[in-house]
Amino acid sequence: MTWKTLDDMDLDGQRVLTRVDINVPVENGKVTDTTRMERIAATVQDILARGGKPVLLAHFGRPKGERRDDMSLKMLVPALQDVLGADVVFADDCIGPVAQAVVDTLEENQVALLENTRFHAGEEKNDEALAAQMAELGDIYCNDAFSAAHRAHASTEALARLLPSCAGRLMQGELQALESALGSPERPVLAVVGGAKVSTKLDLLSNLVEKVDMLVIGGGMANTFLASQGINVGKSLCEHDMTDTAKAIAEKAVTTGCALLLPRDVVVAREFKAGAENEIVLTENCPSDAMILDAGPDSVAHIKQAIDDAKTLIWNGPLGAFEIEPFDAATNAAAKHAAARSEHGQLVSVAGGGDTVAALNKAGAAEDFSYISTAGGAFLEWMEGKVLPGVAALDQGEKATAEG
Ligand SMILES: Nc1ncnc2c1ncn2[C@@H]1O[C@H](COP(=O)(O)OP(=O)(O)O)[C@@H](O)[C@H]1O
Ligand SMILES: O=C(OP(=O)(O)O)[C@H](O)COP(=O)(O)O
Repeated sequence: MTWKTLDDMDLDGQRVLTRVDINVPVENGKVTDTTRMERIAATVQDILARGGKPVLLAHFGRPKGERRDDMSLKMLVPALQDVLGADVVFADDCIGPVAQAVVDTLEENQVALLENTRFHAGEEKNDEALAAQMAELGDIYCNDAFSAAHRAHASTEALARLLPSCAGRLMQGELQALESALGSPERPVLAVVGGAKVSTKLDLLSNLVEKVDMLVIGGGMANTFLASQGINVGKSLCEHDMTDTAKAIAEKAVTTGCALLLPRDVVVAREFKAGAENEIVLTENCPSDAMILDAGPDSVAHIKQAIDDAKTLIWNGPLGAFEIEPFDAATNAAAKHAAARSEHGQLVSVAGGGDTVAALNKAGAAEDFSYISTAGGAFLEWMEGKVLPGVAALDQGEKATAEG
């Protein structure tokens, strides 16, 4: 760990400007999933316990510089108070006199929540002047928004360069988990990559074949790999214009010594709906009028074997159309198997991505995974080998090393 953390900071009496990601699902003005709020609680409680004043900065949605009532952070206050167990005082702006007044009058065990940073156009432009106005509200900057760290915005990047800065507890945990999965992992490392398309995960696949020992490709994207081998995938989701790319990735895997595992058998159906009539066929026998919607039992056995052989697992993307039963079977079986091995200390398992986490929760497997990231886009970019601007801008710790 090379970034300063809260442990490196004297928080007593300090205003700690804390960037969090509470971009949570909301329906009819009510928060329906508080996971991201729960995951920032350790940071807020640590700041309070050490005599600091937490001043939270956050975005919600994509208002593109416009003030919008349906994207005001005010609606998050009741849920945030419940989760944090502290009084949350809301400021109607994230800069200027309104914010200043709230911060100046903050009492012991109170948390300030400033209005959506994206109501200012300068936020997404990483505007230094906007960041300077934010900086007036704090003595220390703490970034606990790993899931927004792939954005170079005023509150995630420029601001970090204006104040003494450190990573919050969630940011620290996310970076440690990713480091143990891909930075210096226990080998063999297995990556499971599924989801809809090859085109959205090209950089990911390309980086993973260089870094991991085994790569399971599942979901819709496996169809593109099968098609690249000349296999007829019928009416399946398949990017026929990406078959050369899939072939190139498979060839790269051979040169890097990464074992590529594609489905051997698949579950096919003629309709994409719950309980649709379906059958299990060998991949090369997909009927021309059918769609591949899940991996078959032989493929699952193969994936379980790979999980048994691995010491570390990185997972992004479901293995089938998991939202619709029975096409969640392969994802459920593999997830439960990985969870059991993790629970028994035989595997370090790290997963991220919105649909992935939903699938692992649905399988009842998420709790036993070693680490579930709160991030989608940022998790992918980190796994693609990209530098996250929100992380890079933080102050380096004393023990910083050249390898970062
Ligand atoms: N064989 C398949 N055919 C069609 N869609 C699929 C198939 N396998 C997986 N999917 C779809 O892929 C989507 C998830 O992919 P993705 O968004 O890449 O995952 P994540 O959000 O975890 O990164 C799900 O909606 C799932 O239904
Ligand atoms: O929810 C988020 O992204 P994610 O769903 O990719 O994890 C973050 O809050 C970033 O939001 P953005 O993609 O509007 O910059």
